Amino acid sequence: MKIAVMGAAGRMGRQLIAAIAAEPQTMISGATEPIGSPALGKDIGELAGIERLGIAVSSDVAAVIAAADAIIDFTVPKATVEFASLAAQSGTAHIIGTTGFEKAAEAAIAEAATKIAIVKAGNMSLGVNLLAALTRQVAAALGNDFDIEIVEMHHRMKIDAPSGTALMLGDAAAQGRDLDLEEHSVRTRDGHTGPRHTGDIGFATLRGGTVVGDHTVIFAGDGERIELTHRAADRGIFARGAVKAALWTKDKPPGLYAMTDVLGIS
Ligand SMILES: NC(=O)C1=CN([C@@H]2O[C@H](COP(=O)(O)OP(=O)(O)OC[C@H]3O[C@@H](n4cnc5c(N)ncnc54)[C@H](O)[C@@H]3O)[C@@H](O)[C@H]2O)C=CC1
Ligand SMILES: O=C(O)C1=N[C@H](C(=O)O)C[C@H](O)C1
Repeated sequence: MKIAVMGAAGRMGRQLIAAIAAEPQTMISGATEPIGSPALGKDIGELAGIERLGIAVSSDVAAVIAAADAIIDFTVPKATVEFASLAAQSGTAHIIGTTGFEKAAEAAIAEAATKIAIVKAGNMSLGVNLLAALTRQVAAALGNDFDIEIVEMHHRMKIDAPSGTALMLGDAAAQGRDLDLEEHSVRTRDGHTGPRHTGDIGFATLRGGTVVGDHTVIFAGDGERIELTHRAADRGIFARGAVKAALWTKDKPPGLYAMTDVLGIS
């Protein structure tokens, strides 16, 4: 399968190049960075810290997308929406790891998914997708007398909050409780907040250092507490998940898929 990497010079872009190069069933057909990026024209293998691969980073997004069977995209929401529209035009599958979307962007991606297979997940690791399934089960089993709080910590360069993973876990908890996450989520607390409302799902965001990604779902009851935690130590887990997702899209009909579809977790 021919895969292109969007945002090739990013923290995830470099990991993706290495992961695709290491997978015998895939080859890299192209890689992009926006106009003005110092990575333009550089060999992608050198960029990723592996051997030269003979492919230069390009800003010709349309041509790179059209030449690929699938694109893997861990960039920024505005770029991802543009890529989804181009991928829909050329019939290229789109693997979206980008997080931090507004509602309009989500709708544009859903529209593109009526024409192509899109796999979109706030976290592409096996561990976090299992954690989400566990969160849904525990939330359903415990009921409303256990308060749910989600704590996440990431590196100092992360630009969106709460993390895509925290929102995924919040959604799983809300599903377990048969609630709408938007109606019940509390994303910030400051000042005289008053007591917690029953059924709220709270989020707390920490940023610092080089933390790859830590997430804990806390179920706090009367006199006892359950905590489910995932800690990522290596971005390779996300990159390998994304490559698996790209291979999975082969011959799949158009649709908006989750990583749980790829992994067969329900
Ligand atoms: N779903 C998952 O498993 C994971 C998701 N992420 C998400 O992936 C995204 C990227 O994360 P990082 O790699 O840490 O960020 P980063 O800032 O290191 O990389 C982003 C890259 O996208 C590039 N970019 C921006 N606009 C572009 C455009 N128009 N065309 C092509 N490239 C463009 C930037 O130049 C940069 O190289 C974030 O939203 C992050 O939350 C990160 C890790 C795992
Ligand atoms: O920006 C990151 O680094 C990460 N982003 C994803 C998120 O928003 O959850 C996944 C992972 O936690 C790393």
